[in-house]
Amino acid sequence: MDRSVSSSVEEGPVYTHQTMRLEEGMALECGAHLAPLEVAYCTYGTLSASRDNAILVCHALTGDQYLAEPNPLTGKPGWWSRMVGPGLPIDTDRFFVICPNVLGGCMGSTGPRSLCTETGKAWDGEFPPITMHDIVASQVRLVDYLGIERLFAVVGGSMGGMQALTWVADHPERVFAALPIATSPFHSAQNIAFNEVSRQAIFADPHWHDGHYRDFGAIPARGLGVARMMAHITYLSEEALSRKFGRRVRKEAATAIPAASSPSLFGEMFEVESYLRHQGSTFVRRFDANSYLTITRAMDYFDLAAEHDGDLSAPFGKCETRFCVVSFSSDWLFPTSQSRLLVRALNKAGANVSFVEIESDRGHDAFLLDEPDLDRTVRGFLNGAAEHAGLTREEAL
Ligand SMILES: CC(=O)SCCNC(=O)CCNC(=O)[C@H](O)C(C)(C)COP(=O)(O)OP(=O)(O)OC[C@H]1O[C@@H](n2cnc3c(N)ncnc32)[C@H](O)[C@@H]1OP(=O)(O)O
Ligand SMILES: N[C@@H](CCO)C(=O)O
Repeated sequence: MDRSVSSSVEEGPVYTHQTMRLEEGMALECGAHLAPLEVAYCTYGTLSASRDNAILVCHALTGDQYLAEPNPLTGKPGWWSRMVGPGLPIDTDRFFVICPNVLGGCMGSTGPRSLCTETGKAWDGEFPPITMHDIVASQVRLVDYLGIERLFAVVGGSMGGMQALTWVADHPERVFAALPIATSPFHSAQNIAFNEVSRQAIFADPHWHDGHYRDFGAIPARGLGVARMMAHITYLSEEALSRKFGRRVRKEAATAIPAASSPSLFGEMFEVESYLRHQGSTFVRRFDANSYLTITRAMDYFDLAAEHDGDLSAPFGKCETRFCVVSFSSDWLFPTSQSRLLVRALNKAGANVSFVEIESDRGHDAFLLDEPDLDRTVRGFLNGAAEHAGLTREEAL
């Protein structure tokens, strides 16, 4: 195994993550074998001598390993830098935090842009289908490699929460505490439907080339941008959009209806349109279309109960993991009802579970925003679990 700190300085951003490379690779659920396997990751804090203070933070659909430090690609702060750091709810003075880029991603872990050793070319559109179990299996390799037997906690929002649940389902003895946030034990028909619209937008782009766009020196930017615009609406709420933009129109125009003298229907733009275009175009600069397809499909496949004849409590039957399930009242993508379903199943399984629905009108992406109730919940749960685990502050320092 090779542990390298990437530092590409020829051009573009300088990455500060580390990479685990496993030459023998790993088998996927679909039967394909990926070799080598690379997992790019960042860490924060210090692993205790007894290696018992590690928290794995799993990112969502388009997140990455740059959790609490500036993202070299975008120049923006890490996506949870308000949550993870010294003295913050996930306190790096106390915990050792690991954040890997998911399998199938485009920030350094094995994914469609990686080289397929059989063909000597990048996988691109031929990358095999992966599941949440595969994503977790790649993280298990990383955790093994770091010499950690049991994770103190696995934490994640949205698809990160799906990974947290999969960790407990697949390796109950290796997770002391789990904090699934704004997530669900299955991807709903509505969410699969949204993903499908996103995917069709990509397929409809003339630069798509059946996933081999890089051979043509192109990217399906329009399709990927539209995919993100549509998906981004689902991450917000009507209240959030109204508050941010209302019906405001860009520039001086008082109305969005073009004046008689204006020949164009689209001479002016609502602020919300401008915002979505911005979200679409910035996304295209940081994300790969094949990764988007691969990961959205992995989310669609996710259904823990279906793997157990419809019994959602079954995967948690043997676990001693402590859970804190968190939802947001205005999240219509991963609604509270789905968290309740999970909590009921965990109770049926006899698991130790607490549940918090946080009042917020900011929709699904509330978990990424400044939500003091979320901070209090995360801090309280982790510190309480640390006491039960016998994890002392001194030990972790
Ligand atoms: C979950 C993970 O694991 S990581 C992945 C998470 N990251 C993302 O999803 C990135 C894209 N998502 C977002 O930006 C999300 O809205 C959030 C939740 C992360 C941030 O939310 P907020 O802080 O409320 O930012 P907001 O949604 O207002 O967007 C701000 C951006 O829109 C731009 N913007 C705001 N209004 C307008 C407008 N009328 N026209 C054009 N652009 C606009 C801002 O300039 C800013 O641009 P920048 O991000 O390039 O600096
Ligand atoms: N906006 C976040 C959460 C989506 O679930 C992302 O793009 O990953």
